[in-house]
Amino acid sequence: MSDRRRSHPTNRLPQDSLAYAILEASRLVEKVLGGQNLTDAFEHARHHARPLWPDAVRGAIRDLAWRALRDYGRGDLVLAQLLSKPLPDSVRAVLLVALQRLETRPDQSHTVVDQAVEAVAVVAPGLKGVVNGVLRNALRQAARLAELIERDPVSHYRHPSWWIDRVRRSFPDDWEGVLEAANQPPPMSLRVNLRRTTVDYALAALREDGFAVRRLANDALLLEQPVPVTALPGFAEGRLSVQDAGAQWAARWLDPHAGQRVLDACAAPGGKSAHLLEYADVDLLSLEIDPVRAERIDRNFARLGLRGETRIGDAREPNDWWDGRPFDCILADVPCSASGVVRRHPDIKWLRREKDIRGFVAQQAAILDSLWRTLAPGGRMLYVTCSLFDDENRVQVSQFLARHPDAKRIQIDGADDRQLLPTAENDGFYYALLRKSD
Ligand SMILES: C[S@@+](CC[C@H](N)C(=O)[O-])C[C@H]1O[C@@H](n2cnc3c(N)ncnc32)[C@H](O)[C@@H]1O
Repeated sequence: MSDRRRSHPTNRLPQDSLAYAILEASRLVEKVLGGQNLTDAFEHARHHARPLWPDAVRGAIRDLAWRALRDYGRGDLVLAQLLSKPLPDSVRAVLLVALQRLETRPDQSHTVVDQAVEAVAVVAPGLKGVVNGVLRNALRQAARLAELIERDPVSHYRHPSWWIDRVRRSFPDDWEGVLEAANQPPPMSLRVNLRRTTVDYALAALREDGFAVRRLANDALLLEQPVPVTALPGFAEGRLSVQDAGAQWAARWLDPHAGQRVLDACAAPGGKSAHLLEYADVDLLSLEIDPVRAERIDRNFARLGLRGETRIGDAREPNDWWDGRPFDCILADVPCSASGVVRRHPDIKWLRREKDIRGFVAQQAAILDSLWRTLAPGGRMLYVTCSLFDDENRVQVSQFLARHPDAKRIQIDGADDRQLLPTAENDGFYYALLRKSD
C-alpha cells in the first residue's frame, strides 16, 4: 500500500505546539499533492479532530498549510536540491511546511527545525535525523538556494509555467504584480445586511469592539486582519457576512429593482444570492447543480433572515427547471478556472491542467446560451467569473455577442467590462453586463 493511502497515526503532540500544527498542516499538504481538494480536506480534518481544534489551533494549521501550498513551487525545488533519495509523502509534506515556515519566520529557525523533527517523529520516527539534516542544510545553503529559485520561473513566481504564460499574455504590463498578489494571503471583507442594520452602524460596532476596518467604495468592510467569524459582532445575528469585496459588485452592477424576477443561475454557496435579496425586494430563484452545495444556500438565507426559492438544476437545461416566465435579471456566476482566487485555494494552481480551461470555456458558453432564452426582452444578464484568463472572460463574451445579435453590452462604470485583479483589497473577478433587445 502506498504511503499516501496508509492511515495516519494519531497526533499525540500537545495541541498548542507548533509541532502539532506542522503535522496537521503537512497532512493537508500530503492530501492535496495526492489530488484532493484543500478546503474539503481541511473541513474533514477539522470535523474529525479530537479534541476539536480551538480557533487559534485551527488558524495556525490553516495558515501553515495554505502558505506551504502557495509556495509549493519553491519548496519543491529546494527539496529536489537537498534530498539524495525519495522520502515518503508524509515526510516530504512535513518538510514543505517547515521550509515555508523557515522562510516566513527566520527569527524562529531553531524552533521550527526542532518542532518539525517532533512532528515527523509521529509519522516516521526513523527519519527524524533526515528531516533535521535537510532543514539545517536549507538554512546553511540559503544563499545558493535563493539564487537557484531566482533563476527558475516556477519556483520564483510560485505558479506552474503554463499559468505564468497565460497571466503574462493577458496582462503584459503587470503580470509579475498579478502573480505576486496571488501568492499573498487574501484579505477578509464583510458584507453588511442592509435588511438588519446600516453600514455606518456595523462599522461603528466593529470599531467599538477593537477591529481595524475600512469601508471600501462599494460599502464592503475590509478588515485589517482576518478573524474568526465567531468574533464578529452581529455575525450570528445575520447582520454581517464574509464576502470578498470584489464579489460585492455583482448586486450593484446587476442592479435589480423591487418586484423584478431574478435568476441566480449558479448560486451555491449563496453569497451573491443573499446579497441580491438584501439589496432589493426581488423575486429570486437560486439555481444550483450540486445538491450538497445547494444546502448551503438555504443555510445562508436562514442565518440572514432572507427568503428566496432554491432549486437544484442544470443551467444548461432550462426545460428541467424553468416555468417559462422570463427573468428581468440574470446573474451568471459561472464555473471557471478560479484563477482570480487562487490565493484562497492554492491547491488549484498545482492540481489544474491547462487543458481543463477548454472544458470550462465550453461549459460557460453552453450556460450563457441556455440562460439567454430565459431572459425577458429588455432584461439584463451579468456574466461573472473569478478568472484572470482571457478565454473565460473577454473572449467568451465577444463570442457570445457574435452568436446573439439581440445581445448588447451595457457599460459598467464607463467601461465595456471590468477585470478586477487580485489586490490587497479584493480578489480577481471578471464582470460583463449584457442587455437583450426589446
Ligand atoms: C462560482 S460558483 C458560484 C458562487 C456563488 N454565486 C456565490 O456567490 O456564492 C459556481 C457554482 O455553479 C455551480 N454550477 C456549475 N455548473 C452548473 C450548471 N451547469 N448549472 C447550475 N449550477 C452550476 C457550481 O456547483 C458552483 O456552486
